Amino acid sequence: MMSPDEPETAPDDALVVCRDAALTFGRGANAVVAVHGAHLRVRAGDRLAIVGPSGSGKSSLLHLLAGLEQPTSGTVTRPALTGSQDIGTGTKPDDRQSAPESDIRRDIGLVFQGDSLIPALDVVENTALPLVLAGVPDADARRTALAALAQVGAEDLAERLPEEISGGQAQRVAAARVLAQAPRLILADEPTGRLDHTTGGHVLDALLRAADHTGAALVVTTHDPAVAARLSTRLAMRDGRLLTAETTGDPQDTTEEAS
Ligand SMILES: Nc1ncnc2c1ncn2[C@@H]1O[C@H](COP(=O)(O)OP(=O)(O)OP(=O)(O)O)[C@@H](O)[C@H]1O
Repeated sequence: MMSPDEPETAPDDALVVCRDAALTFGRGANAVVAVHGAHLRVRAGDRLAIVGPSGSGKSSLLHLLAGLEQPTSGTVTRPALTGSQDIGTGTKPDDRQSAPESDIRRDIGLVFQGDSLIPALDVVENTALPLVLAGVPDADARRTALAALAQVGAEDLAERLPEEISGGQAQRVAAARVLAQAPRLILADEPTGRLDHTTGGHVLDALLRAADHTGAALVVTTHDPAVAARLSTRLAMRDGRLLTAETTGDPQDTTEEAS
């Protein structure tokens, strides 16, 4: 396990590294520390579940990993992703830097809670969107999207609008979108949260397949132990604190030692 302060002699192969990364919302008496100094290292091939009760900070940590939030203190870096840079070394919110733009858009696939599909686009257009935004020609993006929808058993939904499909089908489409995108890092926030056991299992299957297919890392937040059990490494979160990893299968070096 490498200390964050150790000099690195070889190029860092980690996709995301959190070093003492904290996230506080609000100020003064209203401040809520959603994440306390988290140390975490995610590498290609990792299968990581972040498990904890509601309000423990799982989504906030995932937002830090995604670059959707910048750390209030500490750093989040992406050494092995395209266009990586230190994106958060500020000590107060005003010092936060803006997230990197399109360079990492293709490298990180997001599956978030709630309605993540764009209402005006049909299912295949939604599925193809990350590819189109990354500059892939429309016809190629559509072909890839249709193949991804077929992999999650949703090809018959291709021409429907999001309002014409169920919540479970929408989560399957969100998984297909990640399959099509083939990112190097997949971040999924409660991807099975609103689904029955069977449909949730299908969505998780699709995410695991997407990650296996490309060798991507997969990080899933969940409060469901059955979902967590399908990932090889489990990290518990309690009151904003990331606790030690529990690992099955091959040992993985996931948590960084505190400095
Ligand atoms: N935008 C925000 N503004 C203020 N406080 C927030 C904000 N987002 C989250 N919080 C607070 O930060 C803490 C952690 O929230 P977070 O959503 O990360 O937890 P969670 O474990 O993902 O919960 P859930 O399982 O219910 O989604 C909570 O106390 C929450 O109220």
